[in-house]
Amino acid sequence: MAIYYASGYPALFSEATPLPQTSIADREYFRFHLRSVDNKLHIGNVVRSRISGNMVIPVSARLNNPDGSFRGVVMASIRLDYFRQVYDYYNLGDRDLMALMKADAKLVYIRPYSEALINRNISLSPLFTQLLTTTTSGAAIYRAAVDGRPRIFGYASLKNYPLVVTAGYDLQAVRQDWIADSIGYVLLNLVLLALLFLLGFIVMHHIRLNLRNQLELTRVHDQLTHVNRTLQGLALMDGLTGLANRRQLDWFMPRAMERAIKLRSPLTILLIDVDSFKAYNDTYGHLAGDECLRNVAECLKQLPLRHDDLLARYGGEEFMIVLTDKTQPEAHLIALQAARAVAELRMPHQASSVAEKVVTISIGMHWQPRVFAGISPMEFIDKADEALYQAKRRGKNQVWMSNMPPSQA
Ligand SMILES: Nc1nc2c(ncn2[C@@H]2O[C@H](COP(=O)(O)OP(=O)(O)OP(=O)(O)O)[C@@H](O)[C@H]2O)c(=O)[nH]1
Repeated sequence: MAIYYASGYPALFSEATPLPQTSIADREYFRFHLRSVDNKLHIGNVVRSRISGNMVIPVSARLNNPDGSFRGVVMASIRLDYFRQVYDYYNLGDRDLMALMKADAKLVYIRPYSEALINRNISLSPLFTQLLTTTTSGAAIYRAAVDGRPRIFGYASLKNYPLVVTAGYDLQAVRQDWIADSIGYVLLNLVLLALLFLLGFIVMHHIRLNLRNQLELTRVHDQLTHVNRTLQGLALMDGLTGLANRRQLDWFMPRAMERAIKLRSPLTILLIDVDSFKAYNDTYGHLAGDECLRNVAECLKQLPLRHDDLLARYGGEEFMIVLTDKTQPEAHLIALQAARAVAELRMPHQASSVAEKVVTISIGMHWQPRVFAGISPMEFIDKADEALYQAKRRGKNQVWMSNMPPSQA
């Protein structure tokens, strides 16, 4: 600490004895106090002490005579090394930066230390052109005025002294640190994501497999159902004519009778026999006989039957038609149509007892206006058989009804 006269020569000096005989009249802080009547503390530009040779920050105040005229300066110098010790305490990276500045934008101290930068005016830095014009402290990213590198700065302007402090982390280093820190998490996330994909893939694969198996099962089931139906159909179908066979007829008759009982509707049986068929076989051969039976069957298929009626091959050269819910005339008409249709096929039959010498059929018809419980299918069929016998006996190629009055015979 020292006190200087108005001439710039020391009047009192705290350290050195004898008193140095060097003037400080040329120093910036001395000239400041000479000019300014204000006796507030002044922080001057950093200077190299002429006594110790150290870089120091002069903190000074004006001394006045009683009349207010300039009497001299009292000055305390703070060694710059002091800041170096304080600033070194902080753990900073190579490209990070700390600085102490005067409010007039002159650098007092900077870390990393460079003597060339001390007292450098950085008033063009965004810190002074923008930030400190609106706030006294904060954080911002900007390029440092001393080296142009972008940094994340924290800054504050001191309340009681015309000083500003800043600390800036190098943006690139911050990013690199962030990336280095994050890369572990990113890798972990990627591994988790891959695991998730793998699990998803396995689950999807199993779902697909299940679906395929189910589709295959459904397909096999459909095929089996189809085969089953075909087998059922074959079991219930006559192989020569494609008509319902005797088994189907046996299954159908009781149900047709039950239905007739329930609905109180009539039931009709037409028992059909190809005339002189033994003679046909004998004349034209058994194969031709088969063909003849197929033709008769095709012809009978053309009759106007309903879906709840049944046309079946009863056995050998005999066929049967079960008609449900028909009046006697309706049933009789169908029987007559059948006989006429077969005769009109005009299949030659030289050995026939019928005058036209063509294949004909005889039909025994039994019409039951009401079916009662307790009547068996065979009783119905027997009645139709008796009527057929009558048709044969009376010359064949005709229809005979079981209850036909003898007068019509
Ligand atoms: N080709 C062939 N003949 C059959 C078949 N089933 C039965 N027959 C023959 O049909 C003939 C039936 O003759 P019969 O019962 O004597 O009666 P029919 O000669 O028709 O004489 P009527 O009934 O009195 O007209 C027999 O010779 C059987 O061999 C068959 O599937 N195919």
